[in-house]
Amino acid sequence: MEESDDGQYDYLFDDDDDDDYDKDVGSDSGPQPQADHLLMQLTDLLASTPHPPPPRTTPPTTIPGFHLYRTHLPPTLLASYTTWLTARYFSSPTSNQAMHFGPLLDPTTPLGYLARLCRPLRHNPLAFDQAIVNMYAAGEGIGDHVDLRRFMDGICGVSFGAPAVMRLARVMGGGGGGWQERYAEEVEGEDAVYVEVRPGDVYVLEGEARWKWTHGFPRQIEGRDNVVGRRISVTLRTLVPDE
Ligand SMILES: O=C(O)CCC(=O)C(=O)O
Ligand SMILES: [Fe+2]
Repeated sequence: MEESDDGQYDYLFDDDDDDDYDKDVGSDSGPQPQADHLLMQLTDLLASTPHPPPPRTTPPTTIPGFHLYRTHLPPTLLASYTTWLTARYFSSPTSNQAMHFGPLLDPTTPLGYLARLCRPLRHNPLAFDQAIVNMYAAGEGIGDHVDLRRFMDGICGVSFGAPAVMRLARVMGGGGGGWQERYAEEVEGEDAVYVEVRPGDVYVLEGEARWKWTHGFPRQIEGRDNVVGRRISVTLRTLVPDE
């Protein structure tokens, strides 16, 4: 582990128990000098950008507990975030996933700002203390899954870069608790809901949407690549405390 630029622990994790992801996880290359410079630029921008008030209404969806907030990240921050995330986490061609552990309480840091933005959007009142940063190259995706039980209810995802279609599908045959495993059973298309997620959008998974529906970004939809350029997501979660 290494001390990260915002005083928390960041590291890239290996893929031993994560082979359900359909992308490789690279090794840590450490913070980059260019990333430090970009961080200063982004931090200045964050300081001069007021926090948007939480939206009063959420777009209607058919899935209880799934909410999508369009352009919830101020559009003026998008480019700087995308550049900084790329330089900070994905400077090595082998890395496409990074994890952060530690309370995200400081809104003057990039991840803390996102946490501040997302916190009012979920019912869980606790602070986010885990973030995963995923990078998808064109043609990549992430298979249908339900996030691990070690993450509490109320998961928020912020998107950068290329837009992509998220697929949510009701977990079938959940009787034995299998629906809580990372790989939920595949379900047939007619039960799936497809939602386009664009840069700056925030989605929230809680309640039924978090536990009883899978989510993923298919590699292809109707024979065409779903992600057509680089997409980066920051997923914010709260760990269940150790017993
Ligand atoms: O890229 C995304 O928005 C989804 C990431 C995700 O589902 C995960 O890391 O568990
Ligand atoms: Fe997930």
